[in-house]
Amino acid sequence: MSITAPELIRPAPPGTQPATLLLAPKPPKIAIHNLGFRYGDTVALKGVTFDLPENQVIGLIGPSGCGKSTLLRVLNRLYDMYPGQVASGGVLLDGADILGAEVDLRRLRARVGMVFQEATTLPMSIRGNIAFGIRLHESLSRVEMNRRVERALTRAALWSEVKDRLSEDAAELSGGQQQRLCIARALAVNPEVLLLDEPTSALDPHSMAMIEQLIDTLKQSVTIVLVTHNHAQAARCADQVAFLYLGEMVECGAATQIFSAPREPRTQRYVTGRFG
Ligand SMILES: Nc1ncnc2c1ncn2[C@@H]1O[C@H](COP(=O)(O)OP(=O)(O)OP(=O)(O)O)[C@@H](O)[C@H]1O
Repeated sequence: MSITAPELIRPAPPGTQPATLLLAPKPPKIAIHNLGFRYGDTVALKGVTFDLPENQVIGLIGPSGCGKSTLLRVLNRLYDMYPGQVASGGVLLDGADILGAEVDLRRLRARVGMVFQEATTLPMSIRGNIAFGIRLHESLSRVEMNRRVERALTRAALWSEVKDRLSEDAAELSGGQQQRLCIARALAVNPEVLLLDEPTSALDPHSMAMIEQLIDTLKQSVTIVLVTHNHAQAARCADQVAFLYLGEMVECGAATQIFSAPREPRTQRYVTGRFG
């Protein structure tokens, strides 16, 4: 028998505080309901519905072209910059709609940061790369800026490697360091959600391991959505996994369940490598 909300509430004795919630279910960080997306006439997502719990890593998996990157681009309205790209349905961030016309996109993109497959460092110093993102949102004194830069690089596990070379060109860094710099740039504006689109697919195994470790640490403070083609990575990093196929959400659940006991035959065929 399922427990309904009122059964979780213990009535308060007369003359005391109101009812105590014994086991209030935590609301999701992001709730997606019946999401559709079109690139002009091309339908990329249809009827996608699922919840993204707070402070977890949600892995998005599925064959090429199934809509994983599109779903990420909806979560921070990146598509909004391109005419003819249209989302429908509902996406709630902390219960508030993010698809509405009145949403402050600059603020949304600070709350929902994004890191891409290829490290997108800017042609400027290491420090400048972090400061650039912050200046888009805030005006800080030099001391405050230095503090923020250090904190962002520390959170991205890069500070100890670059603290003596902050004025050097970011292009001098290795590929793995550049990707961590991009993560630091996103973290510098204190996002609540971090979207990672195949962040390690261009990296060597050592750099990949560092970023996976970083993901594990960061989820204590940020909700992470990770697109990956690497099933082993999804199994290692993700708490929840969502399997998309031809723009539809086929199945989502705990990573252990999706990889060991998928309910849907299509998920089973995909995770066992029979298509993809
Ligand atoms: N700019 C675009 N214009 C038109 N169609 C697009 C555009 N970008 C993506 N699509 C189409 O939308 C669908 C979903 O693409 P998307 O990139 O989201 O898939 P994906 O699962 O991330 O793929 P991959 O794993 O190869 O990166 C595909 O059919 C793709 O061809």
